[in-house]
Amino acid sequence: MQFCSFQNQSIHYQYLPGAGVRNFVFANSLGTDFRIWDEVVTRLLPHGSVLRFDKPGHGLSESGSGGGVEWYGQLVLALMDAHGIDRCVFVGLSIGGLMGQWLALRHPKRIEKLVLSNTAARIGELPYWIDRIATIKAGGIAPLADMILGRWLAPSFLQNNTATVAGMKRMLEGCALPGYVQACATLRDTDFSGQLQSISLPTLCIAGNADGAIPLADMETLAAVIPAASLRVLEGVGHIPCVEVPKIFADAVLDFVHSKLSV
Ligand SMILES: O=C(O)CC1=CCC(=O)O1
Repeated sequence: MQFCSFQNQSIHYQYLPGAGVRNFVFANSLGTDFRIWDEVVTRLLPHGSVLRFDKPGHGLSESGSGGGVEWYGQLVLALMDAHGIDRCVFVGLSIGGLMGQWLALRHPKRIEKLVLSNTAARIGELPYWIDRIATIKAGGIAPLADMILGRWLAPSFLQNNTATVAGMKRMLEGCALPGYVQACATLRDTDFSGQLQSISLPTLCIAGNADGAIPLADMETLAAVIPAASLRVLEGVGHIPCVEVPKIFADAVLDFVHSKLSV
């Protein structure tokens, strides 16, 4: 188990040295911990090292006052620095994709290639996050868990993978409220609309057309606005493709990483 202290908060992370020259850094979605990348990581390790982490209040990270897209981005940079990672292939899912956009805009030299999975320049509307925060503060996560799983997972996956779904529900309900609420507040407050045309990095956008949280149109806009972006749409896949179709996800990342696309 690996932990570090970042701004007085205990952060759970994992650094796995890999065989290849690349460094893959993963950033999670709201309510999930870094285990969602397990099967993708197994496939990427022959190609490079892996760094992944739990946001405050998620997984084994402490649930303190840390949060905000810049705070999360600085945490990523600190973890990279601690492991001598100068540049990485950054793979961000949902709110993790917002961290990727922040890094690509503010610290582009630290990113070799960018993978934005199931994310957008702005995720959801302001009233949606205000309401989610108020409901969670009043009653906790459990009463919303089934609704959230319906946003996360495609209907066919929900129906056919009951053991995995039960495990993911426990992962979600295990989040500590302050950290979870901080992440919701980050989603409420972050909007990169109007800025993304200045991202100059090769970028792969991955969408699922059964995503219950991010409309496909938002991913299409993201891929259209970032100059060197391409879009891969996964048919019948929901918000967390690294869990639903890890082999397809890993292959998409590897094809992108090995492609000659550069700017
Ligand atoms: O929890 C959800 O509704 C899904 C989600 C939205 C942003 C994110 O990171 O996850």
